[in-house]
Amino acid sequence: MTEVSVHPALWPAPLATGAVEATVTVPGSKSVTNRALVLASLAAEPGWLRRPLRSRDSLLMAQALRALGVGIEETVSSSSSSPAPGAQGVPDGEGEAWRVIPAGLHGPATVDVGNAGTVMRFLPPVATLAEGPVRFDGDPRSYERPLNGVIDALRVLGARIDDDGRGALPMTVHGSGALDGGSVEIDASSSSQFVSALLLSAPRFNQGVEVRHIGGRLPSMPHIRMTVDMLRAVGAQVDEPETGGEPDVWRVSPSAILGRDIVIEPDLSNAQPFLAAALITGGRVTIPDWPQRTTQPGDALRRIFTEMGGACELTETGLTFTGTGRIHGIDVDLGEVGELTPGIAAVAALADSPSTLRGVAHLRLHETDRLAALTKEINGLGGDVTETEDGLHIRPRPLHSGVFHTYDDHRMATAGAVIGLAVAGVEIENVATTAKTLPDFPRMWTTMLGAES
Ligand SMILES: O=C(O)C1=C[C@@H](OP(=O)(O)O)[C@@H](O)[C@H](O)C1
Ligand SMILES: C=C(OP(=O)(O)O)C(=O)O
Repeated sequence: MTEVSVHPALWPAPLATGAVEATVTVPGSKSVTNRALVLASLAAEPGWLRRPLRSRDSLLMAQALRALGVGIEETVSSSSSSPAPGAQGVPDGEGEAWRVIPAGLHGPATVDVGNAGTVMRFLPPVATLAEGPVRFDGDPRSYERPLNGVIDALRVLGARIDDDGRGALPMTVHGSGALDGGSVEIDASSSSQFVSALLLSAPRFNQGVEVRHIGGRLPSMPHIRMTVDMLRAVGAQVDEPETGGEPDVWRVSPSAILGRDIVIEPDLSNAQPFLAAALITGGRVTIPDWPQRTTQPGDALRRIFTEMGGACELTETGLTFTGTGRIHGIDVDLGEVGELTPGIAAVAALADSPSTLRGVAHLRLHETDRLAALTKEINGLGGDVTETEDGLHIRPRPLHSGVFHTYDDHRMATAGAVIGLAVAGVEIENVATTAKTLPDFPRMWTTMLGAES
C-alpha cells in the first residue's frame, strides 16, 4: 500500500580509526511503545506514554489507532513545564510524551501496516472491537509475512474477516463492536506475535481468551513475557506457563484496562550496534537508562557480547560495555532473541574463531529472509557464511570493500555499519531503512565515532 521508496544512494559506512569512547542515548523500545499504544487505546481512561519511540513502526501504529477513533496527542515537554497529572517516577517534564485518549472504535478505516509485524499482528484483534470495516494493507513484504495464526484464531473467536484465502494481507476485518472470545489453538512457531496479538486485546473480549500453542518451538519468548507483564501492569488478569500455568497456554480474563502513565525503556536491540562498536574497536560505550530488569530480548547482549570478548557493568545510570578489540566466535541458540541475529552475525564475521547461530529458522519470514540476506551480503564482502536449517555458520575471513544491500531491513543496515567499522570501503545501500525503528541512526553513528579517542 505505502509506496516503498527507492533509495539508490549508498552510505559510506565510517571506518573506526581508534577505540570508540561514547555515551549513546538510545530512543524508546519499538516493542514496548507499540504494546503501550494498543493497551492505552483499549483502556477505560486516558493514559500517557513518556519517551515513546518515534519511528516508522510506531507512527504507523499511532496513525492506525487514530483512524479507528483514538485520540493521540503528541507533546514535547521542556524542563520548565509541569509533569502531567498522575505522573509517577517520571523525570520532570523530560522529552516527548504522548497522551492517549481512548474512544469508541469505529470503521470504516484503513490501516497501513508498512512492514511492521507489531502493527499487522496486534491490530486485527483491536479491529474486531471496532464498529465497521477495517481494511489492512501494507508494504509488498507484509503480504508474505505470516498472519494466518491471527486471522484463523480471530475467526474461531467470532470475527468476520475477508482475505484472499491465503491467510495473509491484504484483508478486511468487519468489526461488530465486540468479540465473543473464548478458547483457541494456534501454531505460533512462525511468530510469537500471534500470541501477543491475541492476548493484548483479550481483556476486552466478552469471554477473554485462552490461547493454546500447538506447533513447534515458539520463538521470542521474552516478547510474550513483555506482553504478559504489560497486561498485568494495566490491571489484566493473566494465567501463563511461567507463573504456574499449563505449558504453552495463556489465559486472559475479561476486565477493564486501566489508563497508565508509562515511561518507555530504551530499545536494547537498537543499542546493539553501539555496543558492538565498543566490542570491535576495544572501546567503551555507555547506554544510559539501561533497565535493571526488563523483558526486552536485547538484555541478552550483556551475556552474548561478554562471551564474544567484552565486559559490561550495569549501574544505576546505565550499561557500560568495554571491548578489548579481540572478538571470539560463539555457538549460541538465538531462538528467544531472534531480532539480535543480524548484529551478532556482523560481529561474528569479524571474530577470531567460527560461530554457529541456531534456533532462528523463523527469521526467513522477518523484514526480509534474514538468513539468506546475511549470507549473501557478508559473503559479498569476502566472508564465508553458510545457512543451516535453523541458522548460520560463520567462518571469519578477511573482508574487503563493497556494497552491503539491506532489503528494506533496518537490522541489515545496522549490521552492515558494524562491519564497516572494521572493513574499509563498505557502502550501505538504503541506510534510510533504519527509519523503521531508529530514524536517526546515521547521525547517531557518526556522532559516536566523532567521540572516539
Ligand atoms: O512482539 C514483538 O514486539 C516482537 C516479537 C518478535 O517477533 P517474532 O516472534 O515474529 O520473531 C521480534 O522478532 C520482533 O522484532 C518484535
Ligand atoms: C522482526 C522485527 O520486526 P517486526 O516487529 O516487524 O516483526 C525486528 O524489528 O527485528
